[in-house]
Amino acid sequence: MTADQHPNHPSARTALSVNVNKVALLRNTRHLGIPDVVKAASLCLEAGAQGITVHPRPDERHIRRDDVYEISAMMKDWPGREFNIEGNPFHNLMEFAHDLSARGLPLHQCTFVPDSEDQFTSDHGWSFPQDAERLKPLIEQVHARGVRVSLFMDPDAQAMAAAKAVGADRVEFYTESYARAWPGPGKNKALSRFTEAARAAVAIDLGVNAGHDLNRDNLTEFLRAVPGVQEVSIGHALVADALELGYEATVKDYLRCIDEAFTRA
Ligand SMILES: CC(=O)[C@@H](O)[C@H](O)COP(=O)(O)O
Ligand SMILES: NCC(=O)COP(=O)(O)O
Repeated sequence: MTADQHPNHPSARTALSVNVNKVALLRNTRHLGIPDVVKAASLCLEAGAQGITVHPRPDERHIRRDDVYEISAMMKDWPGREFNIEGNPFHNLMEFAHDLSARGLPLHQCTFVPDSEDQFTSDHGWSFPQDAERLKPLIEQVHARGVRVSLFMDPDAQAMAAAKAVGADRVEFYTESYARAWPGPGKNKALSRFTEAARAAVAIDLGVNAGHDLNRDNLTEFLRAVPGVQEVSIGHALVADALELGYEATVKDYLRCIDEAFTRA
């Protein structure tokens, strides 16, 4: 199958999953419970976001344990929308996957990210073949709970077959290199790595997500160039925009950026 024949390209729109980490970060600076993370998530869904993402880091610097359960419980009111948890499956992610499933709470996707416990922010993807054998059984355990697995990956076309071979349903491209290059002279070179990696993934029926430092300026161009992106998860810039514009206007504007990518200029 070529990229252009993939059912997710070009007619299907990329889904927007809003990462609410940074709402929790602000909330955690006082003991007042504001801003309310669950309310933020539901306002984003009300505005049309197709999903919510959280990355509960082991130090709970932003998303805390209770947030994960409360957001998941809220997702029950939003059938058809997706809850995505990111994290390192060798730290705390598997516990959430098992526990939510045992409680019958919604969880649609686990994104495995190879961060260290005290990592400032995510800055690299999994490595193959080094990580292959240890990831396989964990992917199987998440699948046994009916949950999709996406692997956070650098845009390396050569690594797509290995991600598929360990059982991943999707990869999430770490987009910081593109965001950093945009709109400078290195942008096209940065983009071409994502385009090639996406083509390689789509050709073997491996789904493609993307995220990290995407924003209203760089999103449309990314989606125009990179085929078959099923979901973008966006947090830092989106929450910063929401401080100025409010959740509704912000989410609608990100959805407009996505729509524009599918409307040929
Ligand atoms: C995997 C990824 O790119 C995001 O989860 C990013 O790491 C956000 O995490 P922080 O909000 O902790 O920076
Ligand atoms: N997976 C990426 C994500 O959830 C959000 O990343 P960012 O927009 O906060 O950089």
